[in-house]
Amino acid sequence: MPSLSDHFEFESIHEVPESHAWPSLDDHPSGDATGHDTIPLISLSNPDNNTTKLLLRHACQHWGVFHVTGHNIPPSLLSNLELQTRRLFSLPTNQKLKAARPPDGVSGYGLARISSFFSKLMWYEGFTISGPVLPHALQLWPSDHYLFCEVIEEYKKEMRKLAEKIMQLILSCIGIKEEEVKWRRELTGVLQLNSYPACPDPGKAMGLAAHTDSSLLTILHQSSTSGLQVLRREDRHGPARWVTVPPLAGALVVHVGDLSHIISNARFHSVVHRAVVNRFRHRYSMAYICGPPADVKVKPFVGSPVFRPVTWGEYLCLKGKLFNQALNSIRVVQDDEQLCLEL
Ligand SMILES: C=C1C[C@]23C[C@@]1(O)CC[C@H]2[C@@]12CCC[C@@](C)(C(=O)O1)[C@H]2[C@@H]3C(=O)O
Ligand SMILES: O=C(O)CCC(=O)C(=O)O
Ligand SMILES: [Fe+2]
Repeated sequence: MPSLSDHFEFESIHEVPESHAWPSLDDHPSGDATGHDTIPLISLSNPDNNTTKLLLRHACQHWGVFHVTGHNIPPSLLSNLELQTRRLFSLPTNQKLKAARPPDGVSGYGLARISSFFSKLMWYEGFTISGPVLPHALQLWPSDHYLFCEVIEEYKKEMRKLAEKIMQLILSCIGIKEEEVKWRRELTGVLQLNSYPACPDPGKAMGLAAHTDSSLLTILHQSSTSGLQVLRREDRHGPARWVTVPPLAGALVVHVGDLSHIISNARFHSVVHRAVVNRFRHRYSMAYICGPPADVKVKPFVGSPVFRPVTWGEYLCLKGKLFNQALNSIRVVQDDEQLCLEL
């Protein structure tokens, strides 16, 4: 189980230590992000257009990830967010540790939450902001926190609006009527800032290990260094493979999360993804992890339910205990039975 003493100044290390050396990153081959493996790109400038919905449905069914453009997030807000993220992670470790995430808490600075499921540590530092940002900012910069707070609060506000818009579209693609989802305008979100320092031996180290997000959807902005990879399941174009999601200027990345997998009754798939590291460049990403209000039990809205209802909090607890078996643990109908139901 990793502890706070597992934090170190990555910049001062010239060789990947045993604690961070992963046996293999090649559990699946790497595919080219071209041709059939080009990440879907969806423009939101015309959300009511039928083509937009068809493209979105295809992306959610076959990929679980897509790029969005026409999102109306000002480029200056994205660059300010990136600037503040860099500023945070470039603080000395002992200062960042003043805002460390408590062992049973959600918010603060720390290792990846999924670290406890792996024997090796990741080439990674994270900062989770759930709820107001001010208490964190005061711990980090007792007298110079204003700009950080302003940028984070503005970004969260914009992300919530965008998440609502994308979620409406996703619901309509599943065939769910707006009024069936009473909580659709009350989405909540957690902002996750991720930092992946340059690494002397990127083939040995893992940025963020393969996982799915526990969200309805996650909206991600990545700095200009690539590193995000999604796992494409085996299909007629080849075996399962890691496909890099390239940073596209002006575009944001959207991941379908486990809760959308549940509400779509497994018609849409939460995407398995990971982050790899770069020899020369420090990479950052900023993820808005969006879910329903705390008291809502999320359940399948279409077909004969294959999952039992669950709140986001309950699901996060299961994820914390069972990791990639969490979705299976709330299945009430197994895969082969589901196939019979659909035939
Ligand atoms: C709401 C949450 C989702 C998350 C766990 C958390 O409580 C806050 C951090 C989130 C994050 C971000 C990095 C990847 C991830 C798997 C992790 O370890 O922490 C996700 C969690 C998740 O989506 O399950
Ligand atoms: O850094 C990335 O691109 C991935 C981050 C991520 O998967 C997450 O925050 O859940
Ligand atoms: Fe993720």
